Amino acid sequence: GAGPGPAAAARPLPYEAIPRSGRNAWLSLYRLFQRFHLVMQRNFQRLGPIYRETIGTYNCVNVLLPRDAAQLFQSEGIFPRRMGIESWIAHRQLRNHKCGIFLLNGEEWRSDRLILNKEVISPAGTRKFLPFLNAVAQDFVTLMHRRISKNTRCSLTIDLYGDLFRFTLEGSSYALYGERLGLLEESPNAESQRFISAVETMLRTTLPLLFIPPGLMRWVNTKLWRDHIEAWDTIFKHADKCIQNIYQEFCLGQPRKYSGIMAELLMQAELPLDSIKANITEFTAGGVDTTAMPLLFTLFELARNPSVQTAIRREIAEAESQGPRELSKVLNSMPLLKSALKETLRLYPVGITVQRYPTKDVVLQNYCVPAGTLCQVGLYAMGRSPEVFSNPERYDPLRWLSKEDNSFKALAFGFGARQCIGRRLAETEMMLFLMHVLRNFRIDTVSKADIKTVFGFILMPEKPPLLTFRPID
Ligand code: HEC
Ligand SMILES: C[C@@H](NS(C)(=O)=O)c1cncc(N2C(=O)c3ccc(Cl)cc3C2(C)C)c1
Repeated sequence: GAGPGPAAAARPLPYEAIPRSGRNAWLSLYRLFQRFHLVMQRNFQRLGPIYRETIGTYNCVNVLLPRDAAQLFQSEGIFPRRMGIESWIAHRQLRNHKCGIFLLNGEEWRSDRLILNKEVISPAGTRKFLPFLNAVAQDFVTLMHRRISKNTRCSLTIDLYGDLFRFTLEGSSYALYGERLGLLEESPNAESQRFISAVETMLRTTLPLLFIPPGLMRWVNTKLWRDHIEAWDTIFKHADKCIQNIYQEFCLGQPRKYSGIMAELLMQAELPLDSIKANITEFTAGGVDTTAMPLLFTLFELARNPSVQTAIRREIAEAESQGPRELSKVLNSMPLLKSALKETLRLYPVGITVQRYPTKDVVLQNYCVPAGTLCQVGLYAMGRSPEVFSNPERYDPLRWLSKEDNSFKALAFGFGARQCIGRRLAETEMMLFLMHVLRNFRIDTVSKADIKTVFGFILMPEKPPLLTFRPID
């Protein structure tokens, strides 16, 4: 008769069989501070492409291979969900503010998100705010020239940290409110400077509060909680002032031409004012550090990879030589520059994981993961895994332009309907900044050694690198 039947398909193993990181719940909590991305990377090296852990009160499954990320996203349902941030929600309740889409879930999230998509992430919306970001990028170059002309040597070596925050806040505020804050002038105004440090304080105090239940947090460390709330109040006060300015003008008569995302949302009147305020506040605060960090890392990598820097400068010159065209076309004709940003986000992913709660049981690495289990894709570990990227330590933008299958490898902005809504704003802002800066300056760095990174709710350098700008005549 016929030989033995087909080998029984390997039945998925039970959840309990998933290798377990030996850290006890509270020790893993402690490790969360600052080294979270490195702890995950080492766990994957020790335990393999899937492992589970208990962080504080959460059970969580971690994966790093693209095909497991794809499998996870396939089961996210129409209301994808991430872990909430209790301390942020606690602040909104304390001050009776509505939540923006980052903190909403289910139907509430979806209805706000679909309305916001049209102005914030759609190609049509992007084309409208693109010229605003271009003006700010050009002003940054003017600021650098002015600084260089002030000193005798024909170059400038500085820590760009503060300037990059001012650039991204100036850019996102102009796109959001249609107003210039004047942060790239000689004396940036103090109120905006206070807002920038409030965002930094809020992000820094978010990390320790991430897993302490809100009820406990008020007592466990009042200074931490008070600083957190104070920073939030400063953020909301700043955003409210900007919104009031627009709202007054708007009531006096509808502006004839495009004047930013906020004005468009007011005009459409599809979102109630308090929802517009909640989301615009999230975008204002969420548009500063998230975009400034990848710019700093890109400049550093281009400084220590001069041949890549030269190739990109040639591509920019080539794109410009095709005569005056619509800016979006110019940006689309610089694939190497766009790949450099992907390469930066591979090595330095601002959000170091993407989280989902699968709505149905999912099989990951042949293990059965029950619906509702918190799952994370370790972006930092994936970006540096030799199983996913050849020579992962090499900064090589060309890897993204090869015929290789890169699907589910560029996840720095997340995935699907719940991906980063600021993606186009951030990508456009960074592309325009780098186009203008690289066309005007050669970038060099004092030390070529790797930058150590710390996780402070966003991934950032332990010490900002010193960069040298030399004008190109
Ligand atoms: C103008 C605002 C803004 C900017 C700029 C921004 N983000 Fe976001 N991002 C958001 C918001 C809002 C969400 C939550 C979206 C949601 O839940 O619908 C988000 C979510 C994300 C997520 C989670 C996506 C998912 O699938 O769960 C990632 C990852 C992310 N952002 C990465 C980035 C990176 C990388 C940058 C810059 C290089 C960036 N963001 C810049 C506003 C922004
Ligand atoms: C770093 C990464 N973390 S993530 C979303 O991947 O887990 C991230 C990506 N895009 C945006 C953010 N935001 C901020 O920084 C921020 C600050 C203040 C407020 Cl009110 C809202 C935000 C958001 C969530 C928009 C954060």
